[in-house]
Amino acid sequence: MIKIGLLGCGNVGHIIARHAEGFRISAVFDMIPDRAQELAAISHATPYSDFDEFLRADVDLIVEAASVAAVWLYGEAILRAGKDLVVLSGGALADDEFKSRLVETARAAGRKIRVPSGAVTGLDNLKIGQISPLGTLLLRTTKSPGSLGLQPTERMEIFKGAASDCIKQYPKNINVAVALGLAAGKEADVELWVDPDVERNIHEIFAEGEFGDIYIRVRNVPSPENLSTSYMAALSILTLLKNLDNPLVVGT
Ligand SMILES: NC(=O)C1=CN([C@@H]2O[C@H](COP(=O)(O)OP(=O)(O)OC[C@H]3O[C@@H](n4cnc5c(N)ncnc54)[C@H](OP(=O)(O)O)[C@@H]3O)[C@@H](O)[C@H]2O)C=CC1
Ligand SMILES: O=C([O-])CC(=O)C(=O)O
Repeated sequence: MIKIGLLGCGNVGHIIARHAEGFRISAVFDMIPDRAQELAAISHATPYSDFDEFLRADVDLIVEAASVAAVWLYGEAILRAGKDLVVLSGGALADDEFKSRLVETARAAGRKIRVPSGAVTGLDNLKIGQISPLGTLLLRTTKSPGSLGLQPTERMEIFKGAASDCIKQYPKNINVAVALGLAAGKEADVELWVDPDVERNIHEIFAEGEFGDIYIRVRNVPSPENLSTSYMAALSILTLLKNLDNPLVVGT
């Protein structure tokens, strides 16, 4: 059975622990030691408060469900330690120089970096953009005031521009935009809206190219412990882990 280390013991970490089937959580790490202790108790894992010790744990793969900053801080060390890496805070890869370094580190170590679909669908076939470049790739995200920590009285656009700029301002809310760009081989344009009349995290994807055009709308239920994070993001990691050693691979 695949043994995983969890980097980040918050909302997603807990959902993963509650649904751990087909893999075992052996080690957990969080910058708040009490959180690591608590999740370790639930998942029968070893809690670590020292990152270097966490790295030496006997695991095949580390799942990051922490923050963009955590990927910057620990990503390369994880790969150098011979572990595969699942990156949920894919916004860290918006920095081209960091992304190249991380990919080269993975190549040199013979490891993989996996970016799950997270809170959107469609990453699979948006990869056709790597063969036949897309003309348009736009993500329009609408979130509730609670998930963005704002108190508007009406629907408002709070950001319009490139994904790499949006993630700098909203690192906990727009990782999906960077993931879309990584899949499609083209940076996504982003519109971020806050709307007092919505409760869900709504992601609308518009893409156009030689193939035709796409419109996808995902109306995500927020996770109860963290309104910014859609429940689908945790399910997406669980699905990735469930299929890691499945010989049948479905989807591009
Ligand atoms: N790609 C996608 O589609 C999506 C990505 N995400 C991203 O996934 C990540 C996890 O989400 P979620 O579980 O809801 O977030 P939570 O804030 O609930 O949990 C993250 C946990 O990781 C801890 N943490 C943060 N930075 C570090 C660090 N440098 N070292 C160790 N621990 C750290 C946090 O501590 P503290 O609270 O003190 O910061 C917290 O305990 C977030 O970055 C989120 O933005 C979420 C949804 C969708
Ligand atoms: O969960 C979501 O809807 C999207 C999100 O927070 C992110 O991409 O960071």
